[in-house]
Amino acid sequence: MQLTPDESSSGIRGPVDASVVPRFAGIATFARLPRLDEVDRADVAIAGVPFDSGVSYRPGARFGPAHVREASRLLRPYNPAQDVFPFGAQQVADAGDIVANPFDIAEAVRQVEAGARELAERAGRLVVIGGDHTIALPLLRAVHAQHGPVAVLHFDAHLDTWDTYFGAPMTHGTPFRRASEEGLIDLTASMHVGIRGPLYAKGDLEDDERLGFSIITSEYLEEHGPAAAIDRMRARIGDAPLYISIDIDVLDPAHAPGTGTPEAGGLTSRELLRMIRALSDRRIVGADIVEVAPAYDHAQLTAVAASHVAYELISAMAPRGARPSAG
Ligand SMILES: N=C(N)NCCCC(=O)O
Ligand SMILES: [Zn+2]
Ligand SMILES: [Zn+2]
Repeated sequence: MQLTPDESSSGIRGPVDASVVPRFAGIATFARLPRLDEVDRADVAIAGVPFDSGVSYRPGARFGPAHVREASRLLRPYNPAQDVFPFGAQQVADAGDIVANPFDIAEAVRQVEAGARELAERAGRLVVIGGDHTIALPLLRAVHAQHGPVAVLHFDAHLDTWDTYFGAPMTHGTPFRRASEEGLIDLTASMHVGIRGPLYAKGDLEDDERLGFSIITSEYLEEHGPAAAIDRMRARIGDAPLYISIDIDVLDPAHAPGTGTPEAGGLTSRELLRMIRALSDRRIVGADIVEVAPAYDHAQLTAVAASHVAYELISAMAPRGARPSAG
């Protein structure tokens, strides 16, 4: 057990101490945190969803959760960029994987929603590691059941507001259209960030706007820089309850090659981490990081990026000053 300054007084159980048990030893939970069944209750639970039956191109994101956990062994207790102990200011635990039927998408979607709802009873907030982007729909259904319509801040190269693929309504290219149709999202506060690359038709963008999204493109980021993008993001979200969905393909393939539908001209991991940090004063109710496909990864590049994105998200969720020694 890692004793950070917080834990000595709060009883929060943190990661395994890397100065006692080497990082490369033991079973990989996220950041070597305790399992959810080892703590009474968690403020934040990390759960994997090893499901990729909704992909339109290269498969393999079903192996994402294990790959990200493996790459998260090097994360340390203190985050200087946010001046917070993410695992000390709040109880964070690894809830393991939500089981989803790989042969039946509708059944898998029901299972993911049920699993997320069940975890919501034992954890304040959920950070999910996918899996393909299909799972954002059941996760938003579960979040909506608790919070009503939420602002969705969606980092992705792709809109994922398309209608159907081969007649299938629930795929990794369609979760946000379904979510909008079902009234799960706040149509005045939702946004895509990092959109780029070829579309099917010009009308894709009109549909997307009608479905309630505004867009910060990758080109906008290049031209105006992250500070301007952050201002727009924060203005759009306001104080709405915020769900953050991060498709790792928002990063340039140079930063995240291990994904199924890569697009050139993307964000750097530095830009993405900075934008997440800018949300630490918002009411983040849940998050997912999806589309990590280890078969196309090299040297854990994509998984390291994803594990740091999760770390930054968990840091952004940590209460500031709520506990006397919270860093
Ligand atoms: N990677 C995600 N989530 N979506 C990509 C959909 C790309 C397509 O086949 O049109
Ligand atoms: Zn994508
Ligand atoms: Zn996506």
